[in-house]
Amino acid sequence: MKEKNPWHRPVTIIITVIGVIAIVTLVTYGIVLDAGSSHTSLYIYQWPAEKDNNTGRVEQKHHCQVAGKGISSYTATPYKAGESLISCLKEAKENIPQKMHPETPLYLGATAGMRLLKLENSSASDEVFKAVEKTLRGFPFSYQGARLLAGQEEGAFGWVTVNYLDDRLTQVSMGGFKYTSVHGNESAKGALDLGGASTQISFVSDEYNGSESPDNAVSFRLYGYDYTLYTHSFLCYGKDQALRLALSGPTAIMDPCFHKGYNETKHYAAVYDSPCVSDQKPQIVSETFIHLGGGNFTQCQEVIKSVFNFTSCRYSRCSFNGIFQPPLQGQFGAFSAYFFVMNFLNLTDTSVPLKTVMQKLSDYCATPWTQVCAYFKHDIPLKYLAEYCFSGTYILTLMMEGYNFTSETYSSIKYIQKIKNSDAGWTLGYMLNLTNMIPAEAPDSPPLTYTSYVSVVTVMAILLFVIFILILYSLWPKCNTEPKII
Ligand SMILES: Nc1ccn([C@@H]2O[C@H](COP(=O)(O)OP(=O)(O)OP(=O)(O)O)[C@@H](O)[C@H]2O)c(=O)n1
Repeated sequence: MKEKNPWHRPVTIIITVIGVIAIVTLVTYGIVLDAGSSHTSLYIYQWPAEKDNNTGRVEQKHHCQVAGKGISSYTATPYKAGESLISCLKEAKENIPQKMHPETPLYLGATAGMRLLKLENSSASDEVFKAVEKTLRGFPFSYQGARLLAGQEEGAFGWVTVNYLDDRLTQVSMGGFKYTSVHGNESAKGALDLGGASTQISFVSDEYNGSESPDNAVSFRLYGYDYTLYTHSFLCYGKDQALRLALSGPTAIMDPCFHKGYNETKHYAAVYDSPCVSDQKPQIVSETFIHLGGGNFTQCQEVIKSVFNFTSCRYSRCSFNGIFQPPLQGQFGAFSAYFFVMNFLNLTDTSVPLKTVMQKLSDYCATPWTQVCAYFKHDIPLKYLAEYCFSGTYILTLMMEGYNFTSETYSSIKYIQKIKNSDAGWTLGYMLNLTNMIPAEAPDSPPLTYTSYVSVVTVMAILLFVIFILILYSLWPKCNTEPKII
């Protein structure tokens, strides 16, 4: 029998362990919780840790959806807001190597649900934040704070995420020359974000330098290029709050935005217990009303138009509610509820003429509720299902009437959920900013993706292994030489 080389096993084990440790320890992680109005999501990001200048490519490693509603719904029992996060944080512990936990930054950003709660009841919002903070501090990560994001930040970081993932920001210098074919205003993509309680529009325009309506300007210097971004967040114009606005009008009972045959008894509180509509609460004796569907797209459009105010504008041009907006420019990525809704309606293809899109939506709205239920009720929660006619109509009305897209410019919008496996949303841009991952000046080399980084480290480990074996091999005959008997 051939004798096994006694060196093989220990050498292989040592090399493997060194290789694995090298790969694992040279990856950095970050966690961001998006505490939205309708729900909370946890995202884990990872990037190569080897670079001195922090230019490694950040990628989404894991996503966990917190069960239940958003943290702003726990005002009666704030501790439950904290408890709701535990299972996703446990998942995060499992998805990040234990030795990296203490140096993994953990952020929580709350958006429009908490903005509304703060307006309504500031001490209740403080209690929710305290409970959430207590839970987050109980985990072994590097807790960096739980805070309320301003609408402008939400818009701007969503824009950063989309452009970063799309490689639209990088300007790589090669041998002293700047490779500038893709950067700056010409290539930047606008971001349209539709949440439950607010909606954001962010883009760069050659006609906007921040002098008109400076509140809408956010300036960045990224990879050696200056951007002045136009951004606005409309509180109460996320799709759940917009539905309340639409329902609070005189058409509350026979609602053209719900399918014919839809018939639900609802509490007035479900419409009016929000600062977006509380001043419109009617003087009624009854606690409930019957919500009846009419299934009429054209009438639904009219109801939705009535939630926008187009009458006053003190600037050179406005979107709605007297808010300045420069002329639209370039491509746009529309994400969050824009994608959920249009994807359900099978209307994400914006190369289809707008007229056809509207006709299809009109046909869907006219479909009787019994038929919609029979077809989808096993796959889609009934609450979502009931609202897609409204939501689709709201999206098109917001874009066309509110933001001034036209049937020609509609095709510049792309409905997106993910870009290169990372979700579109504000969280990645937020973390990139707080960890200084986007340098102000252009790096000398292009950012390395996590996958290519692991490949480089693996190839280097294999090379080292081969060199090590060659050295051993060259020494081998000497060790094996039989003592010569003279
Ligand atoms: N399959 C799905 C999933 C979600 N939604 C809707 O999409 C919205 C949630 O979008 P999201 O960006 O997650 O909003 P939040 O972060 O909760 O809200 P906000 O940013 O306004 O705080 C909600 O209205 C929800 O009803 C949907 O219509 N279909």
